[in-house]
Amino acid sequence: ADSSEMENLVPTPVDVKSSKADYTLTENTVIEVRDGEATEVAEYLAGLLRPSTGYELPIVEGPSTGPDGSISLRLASDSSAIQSQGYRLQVNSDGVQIRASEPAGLFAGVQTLRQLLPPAIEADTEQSAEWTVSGGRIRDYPRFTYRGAHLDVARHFFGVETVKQYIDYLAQYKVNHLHLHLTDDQGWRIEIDGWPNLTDEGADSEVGGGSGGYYTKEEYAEIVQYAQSRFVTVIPEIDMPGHTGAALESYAELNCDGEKRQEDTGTNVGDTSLCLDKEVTYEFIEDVISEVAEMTPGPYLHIGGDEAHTLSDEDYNDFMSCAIPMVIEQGKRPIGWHQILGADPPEQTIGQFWGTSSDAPEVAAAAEEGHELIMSPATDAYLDMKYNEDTELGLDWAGYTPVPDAYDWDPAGYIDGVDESSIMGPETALWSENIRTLSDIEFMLFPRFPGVAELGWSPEAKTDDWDEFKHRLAAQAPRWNVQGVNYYQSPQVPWP
Ligand SMILES: CC1=[NH+][C@H]2[C@@H](O1)O[C@H](CO)[C@@H](O)[C@@H]2O
Repeated sequence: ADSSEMENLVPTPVDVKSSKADYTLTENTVIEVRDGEATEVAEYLAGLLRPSTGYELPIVEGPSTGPDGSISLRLASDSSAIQSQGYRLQVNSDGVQIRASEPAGLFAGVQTLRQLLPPAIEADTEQSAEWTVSGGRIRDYPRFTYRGAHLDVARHFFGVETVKQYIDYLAQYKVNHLHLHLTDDQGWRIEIDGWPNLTDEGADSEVGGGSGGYYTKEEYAEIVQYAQSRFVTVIPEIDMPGHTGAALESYAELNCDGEKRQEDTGTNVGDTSLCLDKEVTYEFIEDVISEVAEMTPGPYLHIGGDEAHTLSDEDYNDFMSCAIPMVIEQGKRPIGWHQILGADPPEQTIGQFWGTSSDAPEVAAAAEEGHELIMSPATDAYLDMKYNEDTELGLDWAGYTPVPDAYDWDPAGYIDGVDESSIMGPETALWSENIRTLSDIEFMLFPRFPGVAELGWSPEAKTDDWDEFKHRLAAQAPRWNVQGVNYYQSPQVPWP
């Protein structure tokens, strides 16, 4: 195979040594596991390779490498040798070996193996190709343990199948957290038993007046399970006290004037808030937080906190001093958009930075006090920003984000005075004011998303050169073509 496959990986690994010892899969190739734990990843790998190769690729308990070699997945016994979420991958003429200290590392190695095979591997029907894996060895592990991608399912609702495809794109580029923005002015998208009107009334529309929708608890569980099988942690966001129009439309008592709010199919922000003077408001958020926590196995719960413009800082801070302890009581770590840090919350509260300037002294001060940050600067990581003035889809309040800009930043260096130790990692955001379909999602995500995924995974020293990266990014296109991804063919990328 063209050894450039080893040189073209996205995210680029810590250490790559290509060689001429390629391995070619045949119908006799087996997938070999030694530990029960590796079987789940083996099944996933088989699911990737069987359709396009047409090979049986049986999963066998090793040690057994059939006559034509094997793809061997193994959890290293001396797990200390391989960093968390990391892996070692070796390709030689008798097969492929992937080693890791935990299943998540094997899964990351499988995503790399995927890119060492010809693009036709992505087809879901049998292709006649030579299934040759580039020879060499790779040592790899992530710079940040947290790599996230946000999806706004409130402005426009996206069903379970679309969310699963979104999760598959995250996995393909080693992103391991999915932040679902479940509630806003235009829709409430998650069933809450104690407050049924939230979805009976608050879910039946969306921006532009479409039919909206919501996830039943079973559907949410299906999303969580699917994400877990791709080593992706789901982070639900219930935005409060602002961006609560759908709740205010569903329950009159949540409004200070006792009147239900009108259904909102527009895109204004900042003009709604729960009624902080009413006891029922705190009963409401407590019920919601506990039900959402109960259906979320991951360690985080996001309570938004952005753009509560109708409230004074003091009222906002008082609200947060009630809401945040409720999240902690449920055994979850609270996350909020970075304004939440102004409420001087408990130290374990995480701020998600969505600013547009490196000059953010209050965020830097909060980091100094021990708060961790998720980095989503709107100038670089907001993939709802248009590429340029000709882009139909998306918004432009933070300016345009052409492909190079989504790559040309550093999650640890963005905010002046913040140390890398305070940064959990980058997270892309995709707000859906005018993003309606999976095809729209793909157009905004690709080709910018893989670049941010690389910033989260690869060593800093290997992610500071757009002129080097753009060639590796371009080399991903043949895979996207086979996958049918509707990507923006930016003139700034040297497509093959
Ligand atoms: C955290 C945050 N609050 C606002 C802001 O980001 O911009 C988004 C559009 O880019 C918008 O949808 C969202 O409601």
